[in-house]
Amino acid sequence: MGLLVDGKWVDRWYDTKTSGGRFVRQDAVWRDWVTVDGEATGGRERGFRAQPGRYHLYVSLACPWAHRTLIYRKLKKLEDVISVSVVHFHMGEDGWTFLAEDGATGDTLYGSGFLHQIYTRADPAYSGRVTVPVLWDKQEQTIVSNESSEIIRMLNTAFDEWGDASLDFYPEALRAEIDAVNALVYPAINNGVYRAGFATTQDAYAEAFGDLFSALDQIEGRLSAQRYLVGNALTEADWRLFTTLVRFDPVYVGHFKCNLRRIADYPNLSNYLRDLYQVPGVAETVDFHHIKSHYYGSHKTINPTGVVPIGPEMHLEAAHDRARFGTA
Ligand SMILES: N[C@@H](CCC(=O)N[C@@H](CS)C(=O)NCC(=O)O)C(=O)O
Repeated sequence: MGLLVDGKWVDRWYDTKTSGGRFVRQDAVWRDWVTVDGEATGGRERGFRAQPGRYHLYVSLACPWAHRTLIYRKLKKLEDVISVSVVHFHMGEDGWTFLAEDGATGDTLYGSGFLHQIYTRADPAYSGRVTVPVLWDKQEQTIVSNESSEIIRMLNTAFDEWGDASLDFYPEALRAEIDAVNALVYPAINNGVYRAGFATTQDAYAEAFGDLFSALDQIEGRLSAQRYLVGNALTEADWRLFTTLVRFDPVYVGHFKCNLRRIADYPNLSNYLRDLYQVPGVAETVDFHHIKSHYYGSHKTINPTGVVPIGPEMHLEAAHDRARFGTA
């Protein structure tokens, strides 16, 4: 694990000394947008036009943020439109690598050894973390975005000429409510499990733990009255929560010490998790081998032996009770 400093790779773990033991996630740096007409948007200067075959995703199957983009690529039927490279699940002193074994594809564009070489290809003097997902422009040979929440908004609409335009996970009428749910789920749950797991003081851990389970309790209540997070419409808010929920019992309960309750102990959340998992195409994006091997094997400060637990049984194909609410 490390980062680039002026284009040079430095092996360094997260620094929690200046934040009272708290893990503070850095904002993504590349924040441009692919749009239908190629016009710049979001206050940015550079625009990128949606075109089939032009863009590439660098992902890890272990990573919940990258997983969001794979779900969108699958459900929006963009597999022939946007190509993908999968990094190896082990993130060691070189960061993410392109070791092409065990379900990892290698760098199918340039044959690089390390993901940090993709970052320096875009900017030889880049300083910052080297994260997945990366949305890469093969034409301009640069990174468009390394922020998953924005990449999924692009995949939701910009490529509709070649994908499934009938699916909209961020419809105009529901945006305010989706944003409000995200504002609860992101800090307390998506990032909350990391805040608990990477905390280096008891207080920082307890703070994250409290926020996490209070948010899960709220979501459990919400899901007792409706099928999805925003009424009975399946939206972006659900996919953003899903990638954390599916990792919760196999990884976050043990590895990140998020062990007040398992998702399996929440009647609504556990049925909801199965409901989302069973949406056609989604199960193919979930790889428990990469997920468990990555976390337990890569975070040596948390799990020095790198031994990966064998369980738990997940039963995500089992029947769920969510159809009683119908769909919007
Ligand atoms: N804000 C980013 C976060 C991405 C992220 O942190 N990815 C993790 C993997 S789960 C990563 O690559 N971490 C490497 C590092 O922090 O050095 C997003 O949502 O796209």
